[in-house]
Amino acid sequence: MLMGQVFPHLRLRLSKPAQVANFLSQNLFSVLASTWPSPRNHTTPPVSTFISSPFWPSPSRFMAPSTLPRSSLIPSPLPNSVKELTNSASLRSVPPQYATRNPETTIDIEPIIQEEIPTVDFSLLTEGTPEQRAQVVRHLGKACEEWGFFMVVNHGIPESLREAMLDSMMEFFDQTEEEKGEYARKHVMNPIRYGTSFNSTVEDVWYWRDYLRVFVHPVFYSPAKAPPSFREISKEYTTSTRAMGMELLRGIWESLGLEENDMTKALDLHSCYQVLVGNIYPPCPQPELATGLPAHSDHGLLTILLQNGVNGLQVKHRGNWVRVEPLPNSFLVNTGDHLEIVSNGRYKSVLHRAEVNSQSTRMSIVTVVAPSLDAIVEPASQLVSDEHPMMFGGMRYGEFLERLQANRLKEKSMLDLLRLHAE
Ligand SMILES: O=C(O)CCC(=O)C(=O)O
Ligand SMILES: [Fe+2]
Repeated sequence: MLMGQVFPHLRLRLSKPAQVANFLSQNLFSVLASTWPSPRNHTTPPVSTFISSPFWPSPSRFMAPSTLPRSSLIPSPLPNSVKELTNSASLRSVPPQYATRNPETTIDIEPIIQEEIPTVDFSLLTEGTPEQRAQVVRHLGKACEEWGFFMVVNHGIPESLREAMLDSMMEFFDQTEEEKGEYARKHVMNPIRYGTSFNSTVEDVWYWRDYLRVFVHPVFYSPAKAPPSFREISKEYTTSTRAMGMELLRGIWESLGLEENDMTKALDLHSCYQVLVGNIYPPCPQPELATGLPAHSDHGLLTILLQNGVNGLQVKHRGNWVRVEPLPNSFLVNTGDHLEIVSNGRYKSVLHRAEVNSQSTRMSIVTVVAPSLDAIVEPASQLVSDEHPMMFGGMRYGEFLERLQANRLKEKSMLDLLRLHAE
């Protein structure tokens, strides 16, 4: 391919081959991003054309050592993470590999609005009078039914523990790529996994997000390559958030008219699966071109989220995207696919997404409380009737999780596979 065809404007300013090579080696990210529209723009060559270009290594070549001869026209391999990419000096544009959006073609047709999100006073669930508890249970049920999303206040988890968890997670990400690489490119069900995007091995274009995923229950794991306090802090943090999640579930079962003992047994909640996920979204030079995480639902029963004071989460509510601005000291909680299954579609898992910004690194710490990996989950029989037919087929939770993680993240695609009737 001729240089002038790919970079027509270069002909005007750079004439000598050596100048062109030098310019490209220094500015390749900016040139590709600004000259080549996003791979999602169907008026441009498809992704396969991009990644077979001699100017840009394919993701699979990036995952394995490159066998191509190096020249000054071939950029060094793509970074292992967004953090590594943004640490490199003078990144002024989003490389095509991370350009998930083209603002000219992807006009957001769904408005983004500000709306008050329900708040649940946790202390009234555990220490309130029977009347107060009954009222909170009703409110919790309404929040699950109408929003699938709420803020929990007065939860009793010390601010110092939340801060320590955020600091420890940031220290994990601050390690070298070699240290973190110990957990990279692992099978999706590996108990400790580090990476970029959601599933970079199957995605053509990547999300502006790095993550660490650690299984913490029923068996507790912790990365050995981490700050020394990570183990102790994550153990305490996940134990307290699991207890909070279980108490919320107790209230949710009550709001659905289900017996706690039946649910604990059906979902084998003593061996519940819990995962701790750290997400970082470094500052992005062109936030309008990148996505932190696309619209998706979470797989478990409940997701409990803490962030580092930088906003970016949006939830879908009645067809609009709502920007989430959590109250100080609160936890954000959302309903997952398995609550939708168990409740036979009454409490739907909520769609949410993460946006990025150009100013500061955003970090979120997510913990998901879910059925046991071996539980076969189906709608609670008490919620199935002639009027409310069975909405979902059953599946072993571990299988659902593995299939979800092995594919691309897209709205509620995994749950939709189990749906027996259109909504
Ligand atoms: O970072 C966020 O706010 C959202 C993270 C998220 O949705 C997830 O990890 O599933
Ligand atoms: Fe999520």
